[in-house]
Amino acid sequence: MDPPFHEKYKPLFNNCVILSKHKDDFLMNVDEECELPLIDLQRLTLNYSEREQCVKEMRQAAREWGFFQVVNHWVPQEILKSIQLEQRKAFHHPFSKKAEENILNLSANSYRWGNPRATCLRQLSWSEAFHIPLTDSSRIGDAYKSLRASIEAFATTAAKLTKDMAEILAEDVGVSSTFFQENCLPGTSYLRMNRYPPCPFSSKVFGLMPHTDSSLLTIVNQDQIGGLQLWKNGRWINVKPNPEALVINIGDLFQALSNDVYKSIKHRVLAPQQDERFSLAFFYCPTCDTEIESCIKPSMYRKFTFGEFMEQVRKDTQATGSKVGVSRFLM
Ligand SMILES: O=C(O)CCC(=O)C(=O)O
Ligand SMILES: [Fe+2]
Repeated sequence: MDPPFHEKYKPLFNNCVILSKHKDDFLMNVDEECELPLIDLQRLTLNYSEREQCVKEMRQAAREWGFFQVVNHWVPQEILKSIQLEQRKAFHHPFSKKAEENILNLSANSYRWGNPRATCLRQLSWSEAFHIPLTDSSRIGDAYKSLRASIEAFATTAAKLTKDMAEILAEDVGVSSTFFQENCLPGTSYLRMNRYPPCPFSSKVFGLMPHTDSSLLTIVNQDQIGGLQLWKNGRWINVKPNPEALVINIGDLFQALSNDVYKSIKHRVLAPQQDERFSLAFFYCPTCDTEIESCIKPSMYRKFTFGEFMEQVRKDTQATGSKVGVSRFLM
């Protein structure tokens, strides 16, 4: 069922002797493990002072970390459990079926693995994914109706959670309270189901190469295997899995919208040695013609639309193997 990574990317592995002289190639093992700021969202439903404390912690985490975890969130555990189970089933089909038969009946290119544009080993991701624009979830056929139902249930609750959090964060940086309601429609977000197969070369290759997310906000549901790392204060830090919590991170669009008050932090996933790892990411995104412009002046970024941003990401990835990101739009 695993994609033929080694076979397809053999030339990159052969060049690796030279590449591994690069010091970052030895940085896979990081001793430091951290607990991300943990925010109990239940307090949003309690009295004024509890709510204010919760809001304060969320804004502080978004400023200082760009990453946090939430518990007592709006996504029921049963929905998370069922999507995890269905995701596992979908990935456990033979590779040829996933790659050639479009089993979920999604748009072309929804099933992805490795990085077809990688020019060196550091740009390879030893993982496979189903990338699902939410406009497409209804196309999933009846053979996968429980997957379709869990995706739809998850997407509905995840969209509500991201909208509520985005509004709380936005208020502090002058973004209109109706921005998300007007620009983030039920079908404009994306879901990505990720699987990281066991990797015999885990000291040489990433599970998911370092990147920032192109979203406004991202929700990640990771399993217990671990491997997610974020870049903080000049080093990589392991994010300890917490089974009760969802990981939330600021995406590129919110960084620009907040004029860098909130940071879209670089993160990556180490390839597991023995176990397979699964994660699910929900990318909260606006329509393509949504204009991203900070209310904080002077603005560091020129005004751009989400569509323009994605087109730039596509061009950069095609040309260099990796994304440049929001710095492309600096004034
Ligand atoms: O697998 C993870 O924990 C993170 C996934 C991720 O960063 C992504 O899909 O953008
Ligand atoms: Fe990510």
